Amino acid sequence: MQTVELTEPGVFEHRERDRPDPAPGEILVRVTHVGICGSDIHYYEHGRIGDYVVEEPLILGHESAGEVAAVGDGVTEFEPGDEVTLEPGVPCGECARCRAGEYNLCPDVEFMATPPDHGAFAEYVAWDADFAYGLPESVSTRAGALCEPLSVAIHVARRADVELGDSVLVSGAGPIGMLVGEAARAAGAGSVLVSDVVETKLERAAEYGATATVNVAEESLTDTVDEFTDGEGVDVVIEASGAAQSVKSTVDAVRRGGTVVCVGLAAEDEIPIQTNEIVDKELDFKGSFRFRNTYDDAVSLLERGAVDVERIIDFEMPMSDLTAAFERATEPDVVKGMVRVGE
Ligand SMILES: NC(=O)c1ccc[n+]([C@@H]2O[C@H](COP(=O)([O-])OP(=O)(O)OC[C@H]3O[C@@H](n4cnc5c(N)ncnc54)[C@H](O)[C@@H]3O)[C@@H](O)[C@H]2O)c1
Ligand SMILES: C[C@@H](O)[C@H](N)C(=O)O
Repeated sequence: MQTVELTEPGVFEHRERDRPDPAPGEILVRVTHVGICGSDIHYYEHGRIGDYVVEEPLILGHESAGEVAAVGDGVTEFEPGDEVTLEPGVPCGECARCRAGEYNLCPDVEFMATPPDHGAFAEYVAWDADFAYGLPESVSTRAGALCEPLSVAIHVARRADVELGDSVLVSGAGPIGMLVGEAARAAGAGSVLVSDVVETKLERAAEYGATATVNVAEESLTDTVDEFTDGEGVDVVIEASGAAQSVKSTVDAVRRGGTVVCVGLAAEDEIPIQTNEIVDKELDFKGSFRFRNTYDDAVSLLERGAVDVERIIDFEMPMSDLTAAFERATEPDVVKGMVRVGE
């Protein structure tokens, strides 16, 4: 089968590998669509993310969907021809965090496209059937692939305990921020204010349903939030940019007794923050890491039309042009690039 592998920063090589056989409990999936994630771009540009270093050729891509081509022994819930989306992390199932149900925090998780684990820019992937989810006819594999970033957003909305009528500030209008806005609205948020530093991203966020937007490179976030909430502060802040200035400003933007959830990953290891304000305002200040138990809900949101992931996709290109697709995905206006695998 054809694969595309990152051999060094900025270099993809098209290679032939043996098609995998599904082991007992696995399905073999003919991959049709893979979204390009910011972490794929980071590995492509830098060959590493923190301690995860690409030392051997690595197949990137973890936002994937396709068609079941074969099933391994013991798999009864799928049959060839079924369309599925793949949850990219398979946890150990045995550690304390897995036993507690927090499997997204498993230290031994095998996560697609995270060295040394390969991802989905390949014609076929053999994957644990327990981490595959059937797509109904009304949900395409192109949309189904984006159950992954939608899952990140659903988990954030849950961590934030978004309640009916809440005012929510989402910092960052990349794919994660866009989908967080959608997940917050689906959870009942009354208003969603979106901040960014790129005007075209804010225009996209407004088209996508943001109640209001603020360009924090040009306007004061505090003034905008005050105006938006009559000086109270928002109920929930979701930090989805990873920008240090944005992380710091969360504490000012949220109301007393409100909730801040950071999903963005900063370039810095440490960011000074007003800890006394966190205490004085009695904030719930949390992180959100990947997702757990979100895929069924992601598929359901797409099936019901409660979330439209198509609107964040800027382009679709074939896997045979993966370098061009990655170069295009780095353009500042682009929110999400999609790769078509196979015919
Ligand atoms: N915690 C997790 O599980 C998880 C999962 C996926 C992504 N992430 C992280 O979430 C963040 C968002 O992911 P993405 O793919 O949408 O990234 P992205 O880079 O596409 O989007 C970030 C957006 O933030 C904007 N931005 C920059 N400075 C800003 C500022 N000061 N205020 C407001 N917005 C600002 C950028 O213009 C951009 O539109 C990244 O840091 C990513 O690493 C975390
Ligand atoms: C969760 C996933 O989208 C993220 N890029 C990660 O590797 O953790």
